[in-house]
This record gives sequence, structure tokens and C-alpha cells, in this order.
Amino acid sequence: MDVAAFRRCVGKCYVSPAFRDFESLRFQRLSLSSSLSPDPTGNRGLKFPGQSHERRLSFFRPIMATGESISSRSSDPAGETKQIINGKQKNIVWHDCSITKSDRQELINQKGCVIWITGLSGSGKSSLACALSRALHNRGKLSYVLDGDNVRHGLNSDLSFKAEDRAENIRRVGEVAKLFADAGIICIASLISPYRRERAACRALLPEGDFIEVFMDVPLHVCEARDPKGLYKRARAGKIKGFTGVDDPYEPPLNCEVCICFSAHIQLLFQSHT
Ligand SMILES: Nc1ncnc2c1ncn2[C@@H]1O[C@H](COP(=O)(O)OS(=O)(=O)O)[C@@H](OP(=O)(O)O)[C@H]1O
Ligand SMILES: Nc1ncnc2c1ncn2[C@@H]1O[C@H](COP(=O)(O)OP(=O)(O)O)[C@@H](O)[C@H]1O
Repeated sequence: MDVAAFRRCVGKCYVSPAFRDFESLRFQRLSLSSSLSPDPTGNRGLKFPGQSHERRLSFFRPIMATGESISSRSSDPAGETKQIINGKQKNIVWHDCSITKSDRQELINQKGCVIWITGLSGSGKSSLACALSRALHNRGKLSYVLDGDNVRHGLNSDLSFKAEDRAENIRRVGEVAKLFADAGIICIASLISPYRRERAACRALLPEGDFIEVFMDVPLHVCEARDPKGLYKRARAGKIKGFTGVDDPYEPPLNCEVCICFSAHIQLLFQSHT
């Protein structure tokens, strides 16, 4: 999905010039990586002509530890499986699969990516995520919405709203979104994600150009006036502690790809259509 298609889906919005610049590079790179040489049997990625043994061995990729970081290499001259240290993990070895991301993308004729929607509670993240997913669906593109509220019902039900839990919430959603993108799916993550550092870490998980950060630039007083769940009211009454925008911080993006700016006119249009 390119930024022009995104704009068609969501209507009028501001697009950061930085994004336009690397978009063209990204598509140049894409056309190179997608020029796979066809397999005469038609089974892309399954046949290993001539070098089946070597090719198979290369799937088993030992991973080396360097302090806290991880690096991997395609062959291990000693033929040994190395231990890795990834945070608390030990003795973990990466296993490659012969079916790759490009195979999957080719199969479903689309490019996996992450569209990360950030903004205050009530700024319209979930509405935009669902409208975008619907618009993509109508165009025959497979997408999946990871909504903060929903993910907190299951995968992240153990997390609270204190800073370290929010950070962990964002980290997990970032990792899951990366898996969806790797599957070839357009993953739309919509969560407050109030911290720049954690959003940047999610961006760093993906190849350049595959993480599209969308900022719902809606003033606090507008979000508060909407208050569809009555949460701002409860936060102002002191019944919810650490509510984003009230007594917890929100760090707006400095250089996002897309910024959806609040407009009273669009708000009226929205209200007359819902
Ligand atoms: N203290 C506090 N602060 C902010 N939001 C709160 C809080 N408590 C509950 N909620 C509800 O949880 C939704 C936000 O969850 P997120 O996972 O998106 O938050 S975060 O990214 O971890 O900050 C958020 O959903 P949205 O309104 O859709 O943003 C709220 O409904
Ligand atoms: N562009 C918009 N203009 C006016 N109201 C909107 C707009 N987008 C969403 N809303 C309304 O604002 C409220 C919050 O939207 P929602 O998508 O749930 O936000 P968030 O997921 O950021 O909390 C809802 O009542 C929704 O109908």
C-alpha cells in the first residue's frame, strides 16, 4: 500500500514530505526484490535445483550473541549450533522457512506493512482503523486491525496503564504487527502508544518504508468533549488515575508519515454520516 492509496482511503490529510521522499526508493527496491526467477515447475521457493543439500543447510541459521544484541549468519564453518542471549532467552536458534515473505506477498498480490495509528483516547484511532480496513477489504486487500482496547482483552490482559506496562503493551503489539506484515498482511495497529521511544522501537522492527506512522492530531478538549466511554469524565473526577492527556503524558510524533489534523468541518461531516 503506498501513501497515495492510503490518502484515497482516509480522505484529506497531511502527508509528511519525509515520507514522500523515501516512498519512491521503497518501490524501486520492491520491484528489484520481487523479480524472482521462475521455477519451471511453477512451485516458487520449493525447488532447489542442483544445490538442494546446500540450500537446505542454509535454512538452519545459527545465531551468535554479542553482549545483549543478536546477530545471525547464514553458515557456521564449525558446524556448531551457537547459544544466543536475547534478553532472558538462551539456547534459541533461528529457523528459516523455505517459503518467504515475498512468496506470501506474491500469492496474495499485496505487500505486507504496518500502519501504526497513534493519538489520544477519543481521537478517532479505532474509527479510522476500521474504516481503512473496510476500504482495503473492498479493494480486495487483506488487512487486520490490532486495536489497543481489544488486544488488552487477551494477549495483553496482564498489563496495566503504568508506564512500564504501556511500554510492554506497545512492544508486544509491535512484534505481533511485524509478524502480520511478514505474513503479507496490511496490519493496522491502533493504540494510544504515548511514548516516542517505544513507537520508534516498533518502527525499527520493520524494513524502511514498511512502517507508516499516522498521528491523529486532535486537541485534548475535542477528545474530551467526545468522551464516548465516559473515561475523561471519570479521570477528571479522580476515579481513573494516570489517564493519558489528563494526568499521564502523550508525546506527539515529530516526523510521522501521515498526520490527520482535526477539522471542525470534517467532524460535522462525520457526525452527519454516523
Ligand atoms: N489510564 C488510561 N489511559 C488511557 N487509556 C485508558 C486508561 N484506562 C483505560 N483506558 C482505555 O484503554 C485504551 C487504551 O489502550 P492502549 O493499549 O491503546 O493504551 S497504551 O498504548 O498502552 O497507552 C483506551 O482506548 P481508546 O479510547 O480507544 O484510546 C481507553 O479506552
Ligand atoms: N473524524 C471524526 N469526527 C468526529 N467524531 C469522530 C471522528 N472519528 C471518530 N469520531 C468519534 O469519536 C469517538 C472516538 O472515536 P474512536 O475511534 O473510538 O477513538 P479512539 O479509538 O481514538 O478512542 C467516537 O464516538 C467516534 O464516533
